[in-house]
Amino acid sequence: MKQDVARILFSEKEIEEKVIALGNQITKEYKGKELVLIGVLKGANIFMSDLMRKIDMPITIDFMAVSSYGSSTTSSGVVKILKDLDNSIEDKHVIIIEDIIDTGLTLHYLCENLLSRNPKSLKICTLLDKPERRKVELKVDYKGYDIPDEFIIGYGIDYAEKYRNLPYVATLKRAVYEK
Ligand SMILES: O=P(O)(O)OC[C@H]1O[C@H](OP(=O)(O)OP(=O)(O)O)[C@H](O)[C@@H]1O
Ligand code: HPA
Ligand SMILES: [Mg+2]
Repeated sequence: MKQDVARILFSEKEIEEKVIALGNQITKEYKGKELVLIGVLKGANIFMSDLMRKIDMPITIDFMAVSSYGSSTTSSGVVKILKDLDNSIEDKHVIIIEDIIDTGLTLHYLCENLLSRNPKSLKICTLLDKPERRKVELKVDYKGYDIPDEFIIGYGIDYAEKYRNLPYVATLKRAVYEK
């Protein structure tokens, strides 16, 4: 697994500090409100579970599973819902938790979909953002890092379903996806 890593972008320690800062910010802004975090599976799984433990107030969580990449390194643009929410978000404050925003197509679709369910508010939180790659406009409310246009793996993020369990965020060697 490690031999396929080109470069480590963010270490475990750096990510932990960033997650603490985001958790503090969310706690401050939502204290006293009814907040639901929606994790976008599978990529956001690790970020979500770390972040929720840094939010110091009562919250509820739910998950959606969507897929647009399959086993390719480019988005198909077609977003498929593989698992929907368990509970209603009507009149709740909602933050969507993502691991990475690339073209923005996944979140564009999800925001439209979730807004039609009448939440009290809807915001976006992502650990990583590749702004250069955006195909649709998105307002990102909470962000860990902007990153260059390179293929990312680790900390929940996969290439062909592998590398999600690397504890850091890294770039993938070109040779791996060009072979
Ligand atoms: O901004 P976009 O170009 O839409 O790309 C971002 C999305 O792609 C990845 O998910 P993917 O569809 O690969 O599924 P996964 O989370 O199960 O890995 C990632 O987790 C985001 O959800
Ligand atoms: O850089 C990436 N790596 C893995 N999955 C992704 N989905 C969008 N961008 C990426
Ligand atoms: Mg993926």
